[in-house]
Amino acid sequence: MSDPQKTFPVSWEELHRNAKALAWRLIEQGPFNGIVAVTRGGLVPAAIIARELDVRLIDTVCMQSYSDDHAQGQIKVLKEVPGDGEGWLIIDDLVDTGRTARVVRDMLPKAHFATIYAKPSGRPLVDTFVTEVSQDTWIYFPWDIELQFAQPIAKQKRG
Ligand SMILES: O=P(O)(O)OC[C@H]1O[C@H](OP(=O)(O)OP(=O)(O)O)[C@H](O)[C@@H]1O
Ligand SMILES: O=c1[nH]c(=O)c2nc[nH]c2[nH]1
Ligand SMILES: [Mg+2]
Repeated sequence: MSDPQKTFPVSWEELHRNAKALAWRLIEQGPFNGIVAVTRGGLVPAAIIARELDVRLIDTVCMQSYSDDHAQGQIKVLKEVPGDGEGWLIIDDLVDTGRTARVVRDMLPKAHFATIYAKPSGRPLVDTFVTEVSQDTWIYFPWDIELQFAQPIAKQKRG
């Protein structure tokens, strides 16, 4: 992505609440044999959803695409899951362009794909999600941020 215009920082509490909201939607779609977490972003949401849906069987597909500067490089698949995904639930934190979701869906075409957040380009690839944010927004997850001093708005405006 070129530099995102807006930021959307998410706290641990907010993430927990949204992951539980996703679990409420998913309980209607199950039961699932197990959960496939898309690393690394899907790991924490998958843990919360596994607890809520009482799922004990967890696997991972291990993917890498974005560097630290919000740029997406080539998607690398570091670990796959065998089979067609029938009866399985795939969890990722978000869909942005949808490129990661496309790779995972092609790998496990019969699985149910769910994320907490969705941006418009990726939204058609997700079966269930909770919150949509605009394409020019960068979501900051709680594991990527820390509490720190913020300039008063008036000072920020003065530059
Ligand atoms: O829809 P896309 O444009 O493909 O972007 C979404 C993917 O990007 C992020 O993962 P990333 O590859 O950055 O790795 P991470 O999960 O380890 O943070 C995020 O967790 C999604 O998996
Ligand atoms: O932390 C993240 N926030 C995002 O908005 C995003 N889009 C792709 N990959 C992402 N990672
Ligand atoms: Mg990811």
